[in-house]
Amino acid sequence: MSDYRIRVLDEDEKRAAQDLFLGSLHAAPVTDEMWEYSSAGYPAERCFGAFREGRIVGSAQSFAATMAVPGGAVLPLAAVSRVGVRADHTRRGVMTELMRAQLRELGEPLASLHATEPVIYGRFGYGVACRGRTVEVEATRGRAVPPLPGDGEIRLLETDELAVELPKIYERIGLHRPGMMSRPRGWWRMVVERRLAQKDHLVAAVHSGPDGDDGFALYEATTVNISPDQRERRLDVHDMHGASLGVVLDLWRFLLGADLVRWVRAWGRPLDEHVELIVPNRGDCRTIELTDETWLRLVDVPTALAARTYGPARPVVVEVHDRFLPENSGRYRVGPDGVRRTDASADLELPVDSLAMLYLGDISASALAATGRLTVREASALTRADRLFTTDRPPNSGTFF
Ligand SMILES: CC(=O)SCCNC(=O)CCNC(=O)[C@H](O)C(C)(C)COP(=O)(O)OP(=O)(O)OC[C@H]1O[C@@H](n2cnc3c(N)ncnc32)[C@H](O)[C@@H]1OP(=O)(O)O
Repeated sequence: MSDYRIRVLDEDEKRAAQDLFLGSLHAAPVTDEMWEYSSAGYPAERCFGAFREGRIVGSAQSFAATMAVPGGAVLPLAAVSRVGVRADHTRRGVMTELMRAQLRELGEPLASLHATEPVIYGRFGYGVACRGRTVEVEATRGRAVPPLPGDGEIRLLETDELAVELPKIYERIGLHRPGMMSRPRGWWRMVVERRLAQKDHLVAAVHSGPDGDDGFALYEATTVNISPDQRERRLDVHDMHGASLGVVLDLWRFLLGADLVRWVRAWGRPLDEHVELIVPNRGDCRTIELTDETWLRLVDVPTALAARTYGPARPVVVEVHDRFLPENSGRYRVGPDGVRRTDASADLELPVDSLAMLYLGDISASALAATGRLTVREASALTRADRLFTTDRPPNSGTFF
């Protein structure tokens, strides 16, 4: 690794870094047209490059966002992506040094990413903190769909309204679930405006309740060949959020009632979004896949632990081990009255990647113990930890980056 220099990129080096990342994914370099959109999201001062003999051979980028944690607080977040090392420079520690620079220098207490492969990020202290399910539902096509239960109404946006209205509605909905994150302007440009520029036929349905717009579904029709002479239409839902579960289920009802559609499919849906309970036959709803959604890194463990709330139980002393950022290592007394460092003996011990799995409420302390990811020093502490770390709703990010 000694031949490599890690530093922040200059603005005019960003495109080479993007091409390098795309190349690491075996994809073609970015076109001029797409660069106009994909350059927007990742500011140069947050992009790290690894250089050898003056040439970029690796990069790791991020944008600044915020994430909701249990109890409703919102913490600064580094949304990490575009991690890639040129194929002729892999496995000699380049990514490790990029990760180190990124986690040390950015300053946010949380970092999050979507992983191409699950084996990569645990060593840097990331753990899977949100999961989602891919759901496919047979459309009801004229069969009785229970009507919208509330006062809600649904309208379709004009295409030229999408990039303006959806960010406003997303902001209005707010970060009401652990794991939800803010979306800077650049995110909308990279994701929605870019697709519109590609002439993808995106359609947005907006739900309005008594207080105004409170949810949306962004979707696209696709044709599925089910045999050489039979084709069916499916609606693919790319993005769907609502101020409440009821609003999202109303959006599902709307999509399922669409004419000329055989299925509706959505990715990364929260685990408590029980679509099977609103269709006439629950067998029409299939979970195709349960996926790891976002990986989380508690970069500043004391700040992160102190920011969330805890359920009613006597405190536990948790010893955290963090090899990559050793200043986080130590014992923390965690209770409903807050969190502080302590010299008391540990009830439970776990590595920082396991803490990330526990933190937003996706996995219980008992499950971590049963799978060997948490060591129990004081048996009665495990039930207390389950109560302390439990959350009302399963975490979900709902934002791909
Ligand atoms: C958030 C995102 O952007 S996800 C996208 C990630 N990027 C990709 O998948 C693109 C293709 N892959 C790559 O560009 C590179 O292989 C990277 C970025 C995954 C890894 O870069 P490298 O510089 O090779 O990683 P580095 O040498 O620092 O490896 C550190 C450790 O991780 C291990 N490792 C790295 N990548 C992998 C992998 N894909 N599978 C298994 N182990 C891996 C290494 O073996 C090494 O292990 P060790 O510490 O026990 O020796």
